[in-house]
Parts: sequence; C-alpha cells; structure tokens
Amino acid sequence: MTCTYDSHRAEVAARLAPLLAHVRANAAESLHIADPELATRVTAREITAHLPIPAFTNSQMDGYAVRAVDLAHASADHPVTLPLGYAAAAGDPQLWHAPGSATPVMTGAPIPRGADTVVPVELTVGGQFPKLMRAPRENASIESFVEAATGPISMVALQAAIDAPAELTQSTSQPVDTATYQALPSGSATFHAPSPEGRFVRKAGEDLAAGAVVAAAGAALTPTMIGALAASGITQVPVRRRLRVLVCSTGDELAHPGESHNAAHIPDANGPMLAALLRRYGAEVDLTIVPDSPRQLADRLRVHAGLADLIVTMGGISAGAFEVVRDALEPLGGEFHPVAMQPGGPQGFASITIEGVPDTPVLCFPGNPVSSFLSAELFLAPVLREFAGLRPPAPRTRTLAHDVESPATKHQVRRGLITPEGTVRILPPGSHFVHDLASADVLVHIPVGVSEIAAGTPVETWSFDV
Ligand SMILES: Nc1nc2c(c(=O)[nH]1)N[C@H]1C(S)=C(S)[C@@H](COP(=O)(O)OP(=O)(O)OC[C@H]3O[C@@H](n4cnc5c(N)ncnc54)[C@H](O)[C@@H]3O)O[C@H]1N2
Ligand code: MOO
Repeated sequence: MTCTYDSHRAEVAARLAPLLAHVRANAAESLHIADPELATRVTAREITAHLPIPAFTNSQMDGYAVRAVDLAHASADHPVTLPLGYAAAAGDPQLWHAPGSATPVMTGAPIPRGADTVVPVELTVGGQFPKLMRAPRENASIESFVEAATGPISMVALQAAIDAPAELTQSTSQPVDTATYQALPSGSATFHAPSPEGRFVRKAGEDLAAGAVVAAAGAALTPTMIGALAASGITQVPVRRRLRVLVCSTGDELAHPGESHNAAHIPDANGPMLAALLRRYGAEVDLTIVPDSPRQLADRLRVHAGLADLIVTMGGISAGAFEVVRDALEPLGGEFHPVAMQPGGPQGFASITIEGVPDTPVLCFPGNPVSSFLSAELFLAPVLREFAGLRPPAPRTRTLAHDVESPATKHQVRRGLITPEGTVRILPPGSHFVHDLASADVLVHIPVGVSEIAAGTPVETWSFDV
C-alpha cells in the first residue's frame, strides 16, 4: 500500500508518541544555571521564581533619590536645593533616606527607604554629581568610614542611622533634625522641576512576582529564558533528559571513517549527517555501521535497544535482492511501504522488544543521502523539535526563477537556491546529490497532482539550515 506524505508523517508522530510520553514522565535531570548544556535542553516541569524580578526596588538612573513631595514646588524660577545623603551604588545595601535630603543613587542601587522618586543627574542644576561619599558597606567598619569622611560627622547619629533606618524613614513628614544633618556628608543638589512619585523607580517584582511561573513545563531553555530563570534566583534547573537515538548506516559498501577503502567502497555520509541533524534538535546520538548481514543487524539493534530510545536505520529497504534492514526486521514484525514522495519513497517501521525495557521504535529510512536527510528532516525532526520545545520552521513565499516539472503522482521535495534577486532556483531532483543539498538554501514542496509550475509563480520555501 502506498501512503501519502501527510499520512506517513502523522504515522511517525503517532508511533513515537508513547516513547515521548514515557521520557517526559520519567526522566528529569538537574543542570546548573551556568552549565553550557542548558541552552540545548527543555524544562522538565513548571519552574516558579525564588526571587521577584527585580529582586528589590532600585534606581533606573544615575541620579538622586528624593521624596516627590520635597520637589513639588521646584521650578526654573524657584529651584530647590537639598543636602546630600550618602551615595549608593548597585551592590550596596539599602540606605535610609532623610526627609528633605537627596540620596545619590547609581543605576541598580536600592531605592533608599523613604525616597519615592529618582531625578537623573543630568536633570539637576550643573548636570553632574559633586564629589560623593559612598555609604559604609556592611563589611566596612564605621571607624574606617569616618576616618575617610571629610564633612562633620556625628558618630552617634551615623550609628543610629545605620542601626535604625526604619525609624528615620517613618518620619517622612518631619523636617530633617540636627542630628541627621550632622550624619549627612557635605554637598547639595539643586532641582528645577518636580519629579512624580515612582519615576525612574524599578519596583521589586514588577516584571515577575516571587512564586510566579517563570517557565512552563517543556519550555525551551533559550538564552532569554535562562536569563529570566537566573534573575529569579534559580540555580538548578530541572530538565528533560535528551532523547537517545542510535543512527545505523547499513551496507557492505560503507567504509568506516578513516578506513582504507577499495573502489567499491564509499564513505558513510548518512551517519554523520543525520547524527549532526538530530543533535541540532537536542538528541544524544550514537552512530554505528552494519554490513549487509541481517543477523548482524538484528544482533546490533538488540544490543542498542536497551540503551537507545529510538533507532534510525538507513538503506536496505527498497526492491533489491539483498535488503539488509527489510530482511532483518520483517521477521520481527517490521512493516515497509512506499510513500508517494520523492526523495524518500521507501520507508519502514519496526520495534525491538527486549525484556525489562519499553519497546524501542525503529524508523527505517532509505539509503540515498538526500532521501535519508529529508526523511529525518521531514518526518523525525518535527517530533524532536516538539520534544525539545523548539519552534517549527515557517515558510516564506518567493517566486520561481524558472519553469519546474514534477511527477504528478509524487509529492516532490526539491532543493532550491535563493538568487540575488530573491527568487528561487530549483536544483536537480536526484537523491544522490548530497553536495547540492549542502549548498541549497531552501526546500520547495511540490504536491501530488502538480506536474508543472511556471516561472514567476509564488511558492512556499522552507529554510532547513538548522
Ligand atoms: N527497483 C527499484 N529500485 C529502487 C527503488 C524502487 O522503487 N525500485 N527505489 C529507489 C529509491 S527511490 C531509493 S531512495 C533507494 C533506496 O534504497 P535503500 O533504502 O534500499 O538503500 P540502499 O540500496 O542501501 O542505498 C541506496 C544508495 O544510497 C547509498 N547509501 C546507502 N547508505 C549510505 C550511507 N550511509 N552513506 C552514503 N551513501 C549511502 C548506497 O550506496 C546506494 O547508492 O532505492 C532505489 N532503488
Ligand atoms: O525516493 Mo528515493 O528516496 O528518490 O531516492
């Protein structure tokens, strides 16, 4: 029975569904957030934020944190000058803010308690910071800080300010008292406009609240998703393990890489090509080459069945007298049928059963290199992409640079080059043109029933340069 391109694609997905469900349900690993592997994985379950994003309320600008009320009447004619508090940079602990003062804050520094708006430094008179005094860090002693200070410092007021910031900020309606002024470094900033409450203040959790979902189950760990997870305080990421695929090239004509070969031998092109493709889609791949011996092939597949989730064979399935894959797998229940497509016409399925492990599905692809590649790209890759949380490719419409003919009984998948004018030039159809495949930019599907397409006709082109 001949299948259609669409029905075969659906059947591959249906046959692999139980395997994917099993791996989804059973096989989670944990990777560190900085692990280079992470970017090729998918979350194993929903992940919620440990920290809010932003982690704390902080300044969006280098400038002065103030109370909006203190600048409510500032104007060009009536500028308001406020004494400076200690300066805070990103990484400093949160400071207290004395009402009626201006606290220099750098981008990313915590908004000091009691301040509610930030004025960028360039919007103040003079446009630049004067010499600032940075607040003592948690690990710096008050004494060393005082030694470095130039302004009049009251040790008692400074210590009180550091020990009891809440008390100071709660009295926001109170004028600055003498002791507090004594604790402030010297200097002032002059403002000529009001600054509305909340301006240039990045609120804790305004991007994402703590406990909220950062990543759904099955989400691709894209660079941006890794960034969001890191920002939300996640250090270990639960990920699905990779699908393990055995890629098996078959044929007496195949030489192992590096092996000397006689005139009848060819290098194994399909194995490395499919391994590279499937790895791009997140699979862990083992390669093997088996000669045209059905017994050896059956033995090899049984050995790997416990280790691999999926086996892909190439070659040995068409109408020849010595079809190793057919001969090995038909006795084990393998089914082989033609698909009305070109390349990729001969296709097969099998399943290897060994005790104690779930059955291992086998996809049997034809041996011609373009046929093997397109079988993997068009039938297996959609399933792997979905498992890896990757987006399916989207087509782009371009016009044909020339007339194209196609057998009306077959769904043809042609390789195309994009011309400098943006049209598409179709390459020859032969399924042995592996170099043409490597130089192609796009695939063009010509469905069953179409035997000719005229130059200038718009066609869908599919990028496959994964
Ligand atoms: N009488 C018929 N002959 C063929 C038919 C048909 O319908 N009737 N179909 C043709 C089509 S279409 C294809 S595709 C091939 C598929 O044949 P197999 O899957 O049995 O593949 P092989 O015969 O083993 O190999 C085909 C071709 O590809 C080369 N090959 C195989 N493996 C590799 C590899 N790993 N690296 C590089 N090249 C490889 C192999 O040497 C052959 O030249 O059958 C047609 N014949
Ligand atoms: O259909 Mo075969 O896969 O052309 O070469």
